Amino acid sequence: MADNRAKTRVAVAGLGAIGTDVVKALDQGIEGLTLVAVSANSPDKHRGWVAELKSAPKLVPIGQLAEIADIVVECAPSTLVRSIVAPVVERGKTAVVLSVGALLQNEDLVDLAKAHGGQIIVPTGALIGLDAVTAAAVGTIHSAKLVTRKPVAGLVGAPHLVGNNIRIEGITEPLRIFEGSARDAAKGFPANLNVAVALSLAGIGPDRTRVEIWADPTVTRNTHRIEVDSDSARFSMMIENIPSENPKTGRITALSVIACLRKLRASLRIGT
Ligand SMILES: NC(=O)C1=CN([C@@H]2O[C@H](COP(=O)(O)OP(=O)(O)OC[C@H]3O[C@@H](n4cnc5c(N)ncnc54)[C@H](O)[C@@H]3O)[C@@H](O)[C@H]2O)C=CC1
Ligand SMILES: O=C([O-])CC(=O)C(=O)O
Repeated sequence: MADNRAKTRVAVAGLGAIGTDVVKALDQGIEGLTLVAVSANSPDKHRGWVAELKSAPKLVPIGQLAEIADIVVECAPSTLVRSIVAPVVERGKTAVVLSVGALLQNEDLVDLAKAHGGQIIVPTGALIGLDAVTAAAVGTIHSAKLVTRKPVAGLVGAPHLVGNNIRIEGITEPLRIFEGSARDAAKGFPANLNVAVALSLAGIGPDRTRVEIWADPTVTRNTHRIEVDSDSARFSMMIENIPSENPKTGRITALSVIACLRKLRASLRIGT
């Protein structure tokens, strides 16, 4: 029997490490979804390969995405989150947000979504275990902690390092460069610590979630360990992410977005 249900229209904002893989997966086909538009900072750089996609999405400025699509996937620099997400949720549509850290400076976006029947979806991204954290949060979480270790290349240039004159180039031993709340981690490492904010939003919030960050010349992978203690379970989990062509971003991040999109309309849905 033919399936005549309309496909949900998806757009992708930002064609970097994450966006490019998500676009290619959508073009190959995800149940119930169709790719209709993409946005890039330098459209001319991307016109060639985008035109060759089967789905032939429009290449448009981010301001046009909310009109064209039902779901907009934000894979752009964190400074653009507001301009991408606000017009989407204002129309009662869905925004998938990767630059999660920026949600802390734009908390009213959630209220905006609520007022208009829109939705903001944060995929597990580079992290592990948000299914268990959201489940534990239905009960009471006593504590949640993230310990992140990254190679130097995944951290250089972070505002916390620049602002405090912390030099990590050339270190030969692991160096703890930050200890504090997820909120402060997001301010000091806006392009590196989205995972801390995702953990905090799943669990006990950005002020109670504790974060340690290590610049570690002995690791080649972006490594995140979460430790949660709650009235239903105690758990610790670790993920060692192979960096993508963007050393700050683990390869699994794009795969997590693709898995999240597959779940939206899948006939069988596994996990919380
Ligand atoms: N939630 C999570 O677990 C993770 C989140 N992230 C975050 O996701 C976001 C995307 O990450 P990546 O793909 O690795 O970054 P990237 O730097 O590789 O890609 C971002 C792309 O956005 C483009 N862009 C800039 N201005 C634009 C504009 N006005 N219109 C359209 N495109 C524009 C850039 O040219 C670039 O191609 C970042 O904010 C990053 O911090 C990254 C890794 C994990
Ligand atoms: O937290 C992030 O934004 C990215 C990250 O650590 C990773 O990809 O492992």
